[in-house]
Amino acid sequence: MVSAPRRTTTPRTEEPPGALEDLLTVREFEARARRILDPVHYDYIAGGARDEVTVRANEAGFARLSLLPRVLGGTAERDSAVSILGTRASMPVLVSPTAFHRLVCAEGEIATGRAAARADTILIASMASTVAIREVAAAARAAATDRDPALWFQLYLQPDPQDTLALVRRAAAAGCTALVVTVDSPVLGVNERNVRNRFHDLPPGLACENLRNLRGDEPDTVRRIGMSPELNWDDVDRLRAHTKLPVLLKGVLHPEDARIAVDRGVDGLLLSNHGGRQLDTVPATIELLPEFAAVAGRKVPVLLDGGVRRGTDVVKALALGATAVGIGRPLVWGLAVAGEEGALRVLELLRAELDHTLALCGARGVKDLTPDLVRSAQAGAR
Ligand SMILES: Cc1cc2nc3c(=O)[nH]c(=O)nc-3n(C[C@H](O)[C@H](O)[C@H](O)COP(=O)(O)O)c2cc1C
Ligand SMILES: CC(C)CC(=O)C(=O)O
Repeated sequence: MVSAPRRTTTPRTEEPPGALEDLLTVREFEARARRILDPVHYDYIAGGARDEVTVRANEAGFARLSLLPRVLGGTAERDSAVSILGTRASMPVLVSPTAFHRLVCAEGEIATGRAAARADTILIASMASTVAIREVAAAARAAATDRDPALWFQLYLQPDPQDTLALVRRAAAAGCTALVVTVDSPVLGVNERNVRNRFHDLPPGLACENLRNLRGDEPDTVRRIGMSPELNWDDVDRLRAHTKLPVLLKGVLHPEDARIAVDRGVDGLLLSNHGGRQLDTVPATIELLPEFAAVAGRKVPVLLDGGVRRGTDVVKALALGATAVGIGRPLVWGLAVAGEEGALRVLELLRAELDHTLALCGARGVKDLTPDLVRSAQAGAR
């Protein structure tokens, strides 16, 4: 996914999407997307590393936890808004960075930017977007007429630090208010579905637009995304010294690394196993959350992604110490089914489920969610 464009499969003809209101759950969106998408692209999105043990573990990890509600302490109005490092979101469900949205819908990240802005939540735009960040930001601004859209930028530190700084300048100029540095990819994970499907490159016409003419001193070129196995903590320090934006790390899994990150002054952590797409057989993120929250949670915001498919998942993660959760694949399924409206519908389904779960838990808002509301059920229960 990081080399020059080469021909790939042709998209399937879209089947009539049917009324969006008929799709009641994230899983129904996935099923619909699977029918619509080119199977090669579906596999790229749905798949994970190697045996996909961690892909399955993420969802199963939530299912193994039970909720233990409180009664008779509720209220008719529930407050789900959160503020993270100075960025406000109307709900604690953010859009995690996912690459290549134009693979699944013509407008690509323009649609994503508008949907996140209309849902009034944070979009963490991927460095590997098929639309440049300034255009995503402009679309989000136009959609969020009464406020600044909440836009963060995800990046992989590039082998040449000058490339990284050029990306940071682009993100800051576009109005991004935080940087999310993905640190779980010293090398790319291997999705064996992609290998079998010979899906190695973007189709002609699509490119990582944030890497176009990055240094401004070359003829029209799109750089390749570089993964850097030699990166270390000093590289993160150097990035922080070059920007006033808060820096979060995405993909720290070991609690000791979380402690180091906090000690070195990182502003926040996104507990993520990349949706099971990097090292296979790492634990579900929800399993790691209590330990993570104990190490870092009182000092910096801890976000979590991986396997969030229901409002109950959001409540479990917040009760166990997350400030917010991110969704990866669900947003892409929404885009695939119906572009901006589909992505918005996925976000609004999760908002409604979250609010309903808060009510059933007797919580007046996300601030009422505490670890005593979550119990470990029998392993394997669903
Ligand atoms: C199709 C796809 C592309 C992704 N691209 C990126 C990316 O460009 N940068 C990144 O840090 N993470 C990327 N991720 C990982 C997501 O940010 C997120 O960690 C993961 O999808 C969360 O799990 P979920 O899909 O179960 O919600 C990608 C995930 C998917 C499914
Ligand atoms: C390597 C990126 C281009 C995309 C990514 O992170 C992913 O597909 O999981």
